[in-house]
Amino acid sequence: MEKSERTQEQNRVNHVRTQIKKQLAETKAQLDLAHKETHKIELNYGDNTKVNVTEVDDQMETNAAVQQQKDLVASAVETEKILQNQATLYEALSDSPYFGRIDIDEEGEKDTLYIGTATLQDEDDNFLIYDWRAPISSIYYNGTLGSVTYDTPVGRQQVTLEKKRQFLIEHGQIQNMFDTNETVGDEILQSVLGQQNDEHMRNIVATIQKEQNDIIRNTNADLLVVQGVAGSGKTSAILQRIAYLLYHSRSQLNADQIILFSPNRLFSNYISEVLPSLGEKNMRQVTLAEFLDQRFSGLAVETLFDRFEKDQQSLPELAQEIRRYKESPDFMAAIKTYVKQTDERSLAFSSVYYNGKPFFTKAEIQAIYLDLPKLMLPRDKFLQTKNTLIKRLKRRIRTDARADDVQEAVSLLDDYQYQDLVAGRHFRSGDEEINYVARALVRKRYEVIYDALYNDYFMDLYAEYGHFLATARPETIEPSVWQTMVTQVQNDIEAHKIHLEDAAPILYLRDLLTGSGQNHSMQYLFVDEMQDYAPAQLIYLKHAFPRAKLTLLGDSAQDVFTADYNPSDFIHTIETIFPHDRLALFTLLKSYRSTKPITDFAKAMLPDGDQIQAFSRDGHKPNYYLCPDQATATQKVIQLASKLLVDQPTVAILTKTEQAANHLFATLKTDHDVTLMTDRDRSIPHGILIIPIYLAKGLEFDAVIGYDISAKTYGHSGDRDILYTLASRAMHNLELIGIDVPSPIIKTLDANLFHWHDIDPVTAKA
Ligand SMILES: Nc1ncnc2c1ncn2[C@@H]1O[C@H](COP(=O)(O)OP(=O)(O)OP(=O)(O)O)[C@@H](O)[C@H]1O
Repeated sequence: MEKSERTQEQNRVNHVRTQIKKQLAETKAQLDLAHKETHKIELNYGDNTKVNVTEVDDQMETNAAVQQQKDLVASAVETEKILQNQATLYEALSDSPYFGRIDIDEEGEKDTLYIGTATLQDEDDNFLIYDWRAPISSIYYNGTLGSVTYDTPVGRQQVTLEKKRQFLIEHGQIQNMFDTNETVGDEILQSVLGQQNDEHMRNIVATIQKEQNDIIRNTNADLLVVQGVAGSGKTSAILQRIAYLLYHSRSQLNADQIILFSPNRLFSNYISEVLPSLGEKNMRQVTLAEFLDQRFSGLAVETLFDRFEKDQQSLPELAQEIRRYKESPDFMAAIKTYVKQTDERSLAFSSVYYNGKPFFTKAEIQAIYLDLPKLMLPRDKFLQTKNTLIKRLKRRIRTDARADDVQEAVSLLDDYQYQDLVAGRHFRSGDEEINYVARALVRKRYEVIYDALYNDYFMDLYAEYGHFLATARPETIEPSVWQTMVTQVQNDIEAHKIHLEDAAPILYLRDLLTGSGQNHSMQYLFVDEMQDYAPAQLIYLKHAFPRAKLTLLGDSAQDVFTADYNPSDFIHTIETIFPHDRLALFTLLKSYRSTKPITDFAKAMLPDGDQIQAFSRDGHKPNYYLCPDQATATQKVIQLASKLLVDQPTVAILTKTEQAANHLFATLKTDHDVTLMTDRDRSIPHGILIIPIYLAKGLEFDAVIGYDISAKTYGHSGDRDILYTLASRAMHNLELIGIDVPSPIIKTLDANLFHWHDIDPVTAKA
């Protein structure tokens, strides 16, 4: 490219930066003013609350004034926040204003557009930068030179794309620029991918690939499913997709109506900066364990991690069969059928107690329920029963309020307590006021009962589940085996424990019986690492967020948790569990995370790994070190980690289980600076880390050392998925350590893909 052209482009960058700086200065001045305003209102707020509160009229006035002040503060704080975000955005733009340029010809009218992370206009409303999500920007990601189309709110438009230019701009200086005919050329991608890992994931808007762009910009599907190989940008694509959806539905959608199920808390933190870097608020994030915990308050729900650790000890064939069944669509369908049949019988109710005595007896509740028309839907019958109980409670409150002891309690209230009860109310007579206070006192007394009714505690959900289980045995399982399982489930519930395989079915049963548990406001539900979700869990999530459009992403080859006993053909499963949804299925086969030698090594472990394409980034071949014993292996691991740490900020030693991680940590911690990561950790520090592989799901590290890749640990064919997941976490370096007998998975790999080293104890010490 000609030098003068580069100079011209740099001049334009300088011009745009001057504009950005000007607008930044204005925003900062406004921010300063807004901050002063907030401070003033807050001071005022304090003064306004010091009003006489003893007279009822004053009290009401004070409440209104306080509310008004609160609203003023909230609105001032909001204005400040918006300005602050804008300032942050301008600062980022000033560093790197844009990354792309397209020259188009629209029916003879030529135009040059520059594309960046946000829109920027000058005083005359000329667009200096187009947001990457603007309709016209899609040409940059999708189009090759020539005639191209793009979708706009008023229909499809056609233009001629005459030039596409990519920029790498840092600190306001063009580092690199290319003209390209490809979607986004490899050269810029090379340099982005070659960088070192950050504590947080970065946005990829400058280098989105065509196949990723299709996922990001899809707005038609009700159910969007992405099967993508490790490192193919699934997580990146959904985060940019969220930013895209927020931009395009600004008036109908806010970030609180989007929920992402993420694999673990480390991951939640790892991705938390992507949306803010694009000027958007983060969506809600939750792990499956957190979601279940919230819904089973007071009970300990087994996590996927706990279960995996236990499975490593023993998982008999029969237990596998029962689990597969309880996690299947058939089992959820059986619950639906069971609930429909409740017209013939009562539900399992529990008495509601007050001060140790039944306030509503089980028999009374049952009688209300059975009195309702048989053909009524179960959830409506339940709701009616609940309403009747609440009405009876209210009646009882009115009666009790007239009792002498309550009247006496009213007369004993001090001024402060009294005012607290009547705050903001106006009464026509003294009697009315006293009656009100008496009822308020009794209402407080019976709060526990109201809570029990409100939270549906008068239904014995677990007894119901027991009844259901008794009807649900599949023919392939012996009655005695099934009965043992049912008893076990009930004993565990007595001990406040719930097995993961029972969690979604119990919630589903509860919701169908009571009509509760659904969130109708959520508009989008994203599930990352969907291969970790059982069909029953996905069915429950769809039920829990009935209006949400679903985006599911996963990789059947990274089935860490169930590969041993469950064939993971999740695309087929998804088609069967959501037969009525408009499905869009995308497959991503190109892997961007790792160097080519690492991807080639990792994919060789998979039976159909050939289809995986490695992005062409050079690097070292992985190494496999076979150590004669554990002592040598621990010496080797620390020797390697320390060496890698010279060039890489983070080295992750990945073990198969938590137990193995604990053990290795205990051996190394006295003499070395190592960090053990657990499922309670929320962020990833630099240095040498020891992590069980399932906690590293979705994450990436500059260097990975796989520990104990031996026959004993990775001996089954199902372990292939775990080893593949482990290897594909590495960006630049991958080292594997075996102990005694090498894993057969490694032994069968083509020797050209890695270097094999037989270590003797002396070498390791050296
Ligand atoms: N178009 C792209 N431009 C730049 N970097 C990219 C692009 N696509 C993916 N990457 C990078 O590749 C790495 C892997 O991406 P990501 O974590 O989104 O993949 P994934 O499919 O979710 O991986 P996994 O299933 O293995 O967890 C990240 O560092 C990401 O930034």
